[in-house]
Amino acid sequence: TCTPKNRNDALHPLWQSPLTIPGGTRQSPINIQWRDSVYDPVLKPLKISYDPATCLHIWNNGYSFLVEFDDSADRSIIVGGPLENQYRLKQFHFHWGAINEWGSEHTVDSKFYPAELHLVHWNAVVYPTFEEAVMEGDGLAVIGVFLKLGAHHEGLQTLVDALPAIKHKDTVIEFDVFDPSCLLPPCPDYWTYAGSLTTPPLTESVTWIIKKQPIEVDENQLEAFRMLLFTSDGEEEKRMVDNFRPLQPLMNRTVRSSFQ
Ligand SMILES: NS(=O)(=O)c1ccc(C(=O)O)c(S(=O)(=O)NCCc2ccccc2)c1
Ligand SMILES: [Zn+2]
Repeated sequence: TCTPKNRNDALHPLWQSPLTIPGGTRQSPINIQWRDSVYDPVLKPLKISYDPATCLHIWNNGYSFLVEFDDSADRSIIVGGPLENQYRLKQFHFHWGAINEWGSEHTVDSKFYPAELHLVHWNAVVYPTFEEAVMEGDGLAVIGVFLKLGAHHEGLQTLVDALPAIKHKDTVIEFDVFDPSCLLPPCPDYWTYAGSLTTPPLTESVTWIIKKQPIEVDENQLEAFRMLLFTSDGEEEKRMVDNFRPLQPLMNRTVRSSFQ
C-alpha cells in the first residue's frame, strides 16, 4: 500500500479528508490536563433552556447518529458560561468506541471515556445561517458530556429504543418530543477552550464547553450504539464504532475551568 510522503498527507480512514488542517492552530479534540487548566472567576454559569417540542428527527448520517432540532427561532438556547451571545441548539450526536476502553474524543489526564455526547449550537445573534456560523471563530458552541459505564440511564433509553430503526446510513425516523437536558449531569462545573469541529470541514469555529462530571450509562446502552452501521442497506455491513478523531496538539491554548 502506498504510504503518504508524510503524516500530514494521511487521510482519515473515516472521512477520507486530511487528518490535519494546514496552519491549524486551534484544532479539536484535545487532552484536558486537569492541573494545567486555569480557574477563571469571570466565567459565568452556563444557562440552558431547551424546548422539547423543537425536536424533529433522529437519523444515521453514516458517521454518527444525531437528533436534529428546529433552529428557526430562539426556542432551545444556551447563554452565559464563556459565551458572549446566546446560541441555538441545532443537533446532538455521540462518538464511541468498539470497546469500553476508548471512544470519547476529548480525554481528561489522558483518560478516554467509552463515549462522548456533543450538543451543537450556533450563534444566530450574529450570523444569519448555521452554514455561515460554521466558518466563524465565534460561530459555534458545543457542549461535551462524557459517558461512563455504570447505572442504566433512563433518558438515554428513549434514544436507544429508536436505534434499531436507523441501523443503516441515511435512515431517519420521526422523533417529536425529547428534552436533551436529561442527558446533562447535575454538576455545573465545566472546562472551556477555543477549538474546532472534529469532522470535516474541521473549521476553527467552536467554543468547547466540556462538562467535568460524566453521565452514567449501562453496557447494554453502549452496545446499542455499536449495533449501528456506517453502511447503507444492501452494502457489506461495517459496524459504526470508533467514530472519534485523534487528539490534536494544544499549541498556544489554555483550557479554563469554571471551578477551583
Ligand atoms: N464533533 S462535532 O461537534 O465537531 C460535529 C460532528 C458532526 C457534525 C455533523 O455535521 O453531523 C457536526 S455539525 O452539525 O456542526 N456540522 C458540521 C459540518 C457542516 C457544516 C456546514 C453545513 C453542514 C454541516 C459537528
Ligand atoms: Zn462530535
